[in-house]
Amino acid sequence: MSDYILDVRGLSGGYDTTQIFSDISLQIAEGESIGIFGPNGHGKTTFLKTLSGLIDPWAGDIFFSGQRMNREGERGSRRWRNFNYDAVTRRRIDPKAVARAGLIHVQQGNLLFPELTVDETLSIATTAAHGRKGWSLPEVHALFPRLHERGSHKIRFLSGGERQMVSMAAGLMAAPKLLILDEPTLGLSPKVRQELCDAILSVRKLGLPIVLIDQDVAFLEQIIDTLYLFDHGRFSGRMEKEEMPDHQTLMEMLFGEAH
Ligand SMILES: Nc1ncnc2c1ncn2[C@@H]1O[C@H](COP(=O)(O)OP(=O)(O)OP(=O)(O)O)[C@@H](O)[C@H]1O
Repeated sequence: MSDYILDVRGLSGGYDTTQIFSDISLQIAEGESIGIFGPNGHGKTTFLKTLSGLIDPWAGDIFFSGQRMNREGERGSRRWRNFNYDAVTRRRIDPKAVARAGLIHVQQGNLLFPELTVDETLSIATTAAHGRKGWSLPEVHALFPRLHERGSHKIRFLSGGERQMVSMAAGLMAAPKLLILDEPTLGLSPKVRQELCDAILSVRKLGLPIVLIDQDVAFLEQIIDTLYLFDHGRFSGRMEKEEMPDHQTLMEMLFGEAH
């Protein structure tokens, strides 16, 4: 049995007939946090959604916390045109089972249900913990005091930053063993961004491992142990935090001197 919390072997995936990433292997040790850095549109998000079972993997295996997450074998081919793939082919992975195992993908805040209140959204999140102990409401209120004040507000009246906080709070209440954060501070004002970065740092300091995509090298450095460079659907480099160069040098590693 693997000693890793997450052990990904030869994972490939994409949308319908378009392959986005191929043959990715990744091992994350217990207690380790990693960052993924790379250009927009090269497949980082698609890779993470496949890890958490939101998209069906084409090939490869995902082991989490000692448990195989996917069915063995390659993805089946579509049987009929114009048919929903999921309806006619058994998926290789069940996203609910992945969440129950504690691999929690924090979705972008704009994907929350707009008509639910903050409190309603968070109460649903606790059911995802399936009896395991997630963060309590007072604990997430201590991390994000704004959510206490906004408890009875509908999601659609919240700012982008507040939605992002709800999404992260929901992830914590779902009892994560590993938290996936995909550009959690994208497009936020500097003040709200700082609040979220501080919260993520506090969560990290409590020992929860995180997989973080972010474009801010200084922020990544505070959170992660290991950085992976992602380029054209593959990992093109790996370095320990201590070896991480500055933003400009990383960009040159990805795009060459011209950048
Ligand atoms: N639902 C979808 N159906 C088909 N193609 C998609 C879908 N979602 C994304 N793509 C395509 O997959 C490719 C990879 O996108 P992805 O979002 O994974 O990249 P990324 O590296 O995370 O970039 P970004 O940082 O901009 O989100 C892009 O070309 C994108 O247009």
